[in-house]
Amino acid sequence: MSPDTHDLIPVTVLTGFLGSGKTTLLNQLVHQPAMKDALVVINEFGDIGLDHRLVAEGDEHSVVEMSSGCLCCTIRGDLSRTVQKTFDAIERAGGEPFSRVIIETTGLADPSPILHTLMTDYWLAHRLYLDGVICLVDAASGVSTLNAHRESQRQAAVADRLLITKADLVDEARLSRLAGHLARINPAAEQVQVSHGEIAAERLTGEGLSVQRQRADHWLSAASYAQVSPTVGMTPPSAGSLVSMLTPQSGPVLSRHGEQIRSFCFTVEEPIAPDVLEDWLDLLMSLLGEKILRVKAIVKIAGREQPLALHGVQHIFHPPEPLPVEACSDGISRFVFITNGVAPEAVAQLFDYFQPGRAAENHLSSFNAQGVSR
Ligand SMILES: Nc1nc2c(ncn2[C@@H]2O[C@H](COP(=O)(O)OP(=O)(O)OP(=O)(O)O)[C@@H](O)[C@H]2O)c(=O)[nH]1
Repeated sequence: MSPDTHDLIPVTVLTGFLGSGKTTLLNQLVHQPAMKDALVVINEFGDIGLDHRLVAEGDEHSVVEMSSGCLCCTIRGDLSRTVQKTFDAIERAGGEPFSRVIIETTGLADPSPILHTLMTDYWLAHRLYLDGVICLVDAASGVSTLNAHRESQRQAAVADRLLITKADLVDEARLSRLAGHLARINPAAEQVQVSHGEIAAERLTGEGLSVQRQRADHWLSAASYAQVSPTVGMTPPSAGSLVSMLTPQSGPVLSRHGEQIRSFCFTVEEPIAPDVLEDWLDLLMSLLGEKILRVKAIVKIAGREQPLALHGVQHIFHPPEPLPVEACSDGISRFVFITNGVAPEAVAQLFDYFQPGRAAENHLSSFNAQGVSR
């Protein structure tokens, strides 16, 4: 049985490229009442962990540092052990239990593996839930950093909120260029300007589904994305054309490193049979999981009154959460995909394969014969 998210502790992942202002922000945050009893995990990449000296010590919170490697690469198991050890130590000392966890990534981290760890590590997944990903972007260097570094794009793409720092250093034209660039990468995330890390903690929390159950449409923000629907009724593509759709080659080229962030909302008007949903997502994730940075969905299942919320990172999904009926009052299922180079048509065509009447087996076997491994 998966735990009820109401019993879990919210975790915020704070990310942003090198020098974007993460430590400056944390320094402000840790003294705010809303951060009372928060555990802050910082991860300084390099031999000498300096960041903890820059985060001010407060009375009511703990700051632990992990400096043996980059959280997203080598020390994912350490994240679990570090949090576990700190929780145990507080309990043994009879201290107030932590009410919130903030994990600061290194500037060079791709946050997806960290989200993945939060969802798949047994200990973490049974105590914490992802409240949100906050990404800081430096207004002065943001556009060039986004163009040059895939990690920076990924940080912005999976964020629930984007904080624009150092706006004091640039003019309006530069700010609006950055805003447009970020909106193409992540159309749903609200962009908020922050000066020298000053922002109320409440503006960075409460993004998670469990807080937003009554406002699940806000959590999904489906309307911000380009809409894609199933292609049922059209001629199914040949195996060759599917292969080309799954190979990044079209769409916005945003990085010199071949990263093509594409986000879109796939909508299905009819309630979806549970086995179709499961088979489609299984296939999608086994073929494209690496390229799917984040998926959020509110799904109307055939024969079920309550819609389900889905939340996935790469090929891993959280257990579906039932939502109030009003969360999907029009009965339309909406899946938001944030991907690296996945053509929306590929998602729609794969869905079609599982519609009654499609010769799924034939298409899939010829598709696999093209050399795409599952
Ligand atoms: N002008 C200006 N400088 C800022 C602002 N926010 C942060 N800075 C400065 O930017 C520099 C980098 O900030 P940090 O908070 O160390 O950035 P970081 O993201 O923790 O950096 P890394 O640990 O290297 O990833 C510092 O000198 C800050 O004082 C701002 O809004 N305006």
